[in-house]
Parts: sequence; C-alpha cells; structure tokens
Amino acid sequence: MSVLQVKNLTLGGGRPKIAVPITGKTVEEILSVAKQINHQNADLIEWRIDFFEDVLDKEKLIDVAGKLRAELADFVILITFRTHFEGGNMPLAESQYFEICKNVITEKLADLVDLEMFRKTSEIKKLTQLAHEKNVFVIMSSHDFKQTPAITEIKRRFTMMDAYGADILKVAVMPNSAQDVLTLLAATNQAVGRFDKPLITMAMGDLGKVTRVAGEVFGSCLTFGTVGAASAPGQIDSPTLREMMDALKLE
Ligand SMILES: O=C1C[C@@](O)(C(=O)O)C[C@@H](O)[C@@H]1O
Repeated sequence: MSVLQVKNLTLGGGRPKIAVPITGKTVEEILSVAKQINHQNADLIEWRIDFFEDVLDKEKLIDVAGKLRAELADFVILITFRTHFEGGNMPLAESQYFEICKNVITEKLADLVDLEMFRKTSEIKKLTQLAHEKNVFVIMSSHDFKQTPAITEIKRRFTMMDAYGADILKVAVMPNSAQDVLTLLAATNQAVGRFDKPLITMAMGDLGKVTRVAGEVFGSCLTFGTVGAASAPGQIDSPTLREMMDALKLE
C-alpha cells in the first residue's frame, strides 16, 4: 500500500490508523469530546463541521478550529463537511458547501480536508488544487447510504478520484448482504495494487463492521472509531477497535 506522511502520522501500510469523529453542535460539546481524546484512543481527529451549528459563520468556524488545534496540538486534524446528499447532517446548497470548504482550505483550519467526488467536478478540481497550494491534503470521498455499487463502479470511482488529484481515495458503502461486504473488500484489495495512493474503505451498518477492523488485510489505511457519538452506522468504539485490530494484526 502506498504511504502518505501527514506531519507525524503515516497513512498506508501496516495497521490502519483510527480516526475519531467529533460531531458536537456547540463549541462546548465539541471541546468536551476533544478533551476525552488521547493517543490511546485516536491517531487522527475528524471534525464533522456539518454538525456544528455555526458552520456558516466563517469567524466562528476559525475560532473553534483554533480552539480544537490548541486542545489537540499534536494530532493530525481532518475537517469534513459531509453533505446531505451523502448522509450528512445539514442540508445546504452546493455553492455553500464549496464556500465552506474554501474557507477551511484558505484559512488552513486542518491538515486534511474531505472533498466529495460527486459534487460539481470543476469546483472539486479547483478546491483540490487550492488545497495543494496551501499544503492541505485531500481525502476525496464517495458514500452510498442505501446500497453497494458493483465492483467495477467502485474501481471507477477510485480512478476518478485519482484523476482529480486526490491524495487519499475513499469509498463508503451500505451493504445489504454478505456478498456486498465481499464486493467492497474485493474492490479494495484489487485497487491497492493499482493506485499509488492510500485508500480508505468501509461498509457501514452491522453487516459492514468486519470491514472496519480488517483494513490491514485488505488495504484500507484508516478506520473511524467513536469516543462519544458515532458519525455513521456501524462504527465501533475506539478502544474496542484498537483491541480488535491488535488481535488481527499481521506479523
Ligand atoms: O466518510 C466518513 C466515514 C464514515 O462515514 C464511516 O462510515 O465511518 C464516517 C464519517 O464521519 C466520515 O467522514
């Protein structure tokens, strides 16, 4: 698996790293989760700003990002606005989504930003370029909350993300059968050798839980585990996730 170094964190190769999502609505809720985070239960922090009540207020966004950085000084921070189209919390016009992502990037509020591949292509490409000018890494993502696409479609998405210039390629799906889980794992395993970029994949819900602990075998470099509230169905609490991945580790 290819490797990406983000500050002190190596993504790709070896055991998957654990991302803890923060989904607080208010600054108090956000910081109270941040205070519970340590190096035992997290390798990376994902601030899900689509849960933050003042996300549309640029100054407040900057202020809270600064507080989060101060609280979690030695952690790599990913900022994600997950749109309503892909399971996020706050319905907004696409233009507002682009504006928020642009603010995150230009103000360098995070080390990594999540950009959704299926939003308007020209804007996503522009934002990816801007991120690189500002030394912010891009996780490009796609989420299916109802079903699992065919293996050819999952691989097509990786190919597009790669072509758009993403640094990390990410696909999340909802399985409706054990076969769907196998589809996601097979697509991951086949893509690992094909792209020189780290991949993140998961199948959501209970059926998909197995994919959240098996990244070292199949080729996913990051798994989302909870400290407090979950940000997607099927997430396992972070200490348990760490224990399970330790037990499954390859020698
Ligand atoms: O995209 C992802 C993955 C995720 O949807 C999951 O299934 O763990 C959780 C989200 O917070 C994150 O942005």
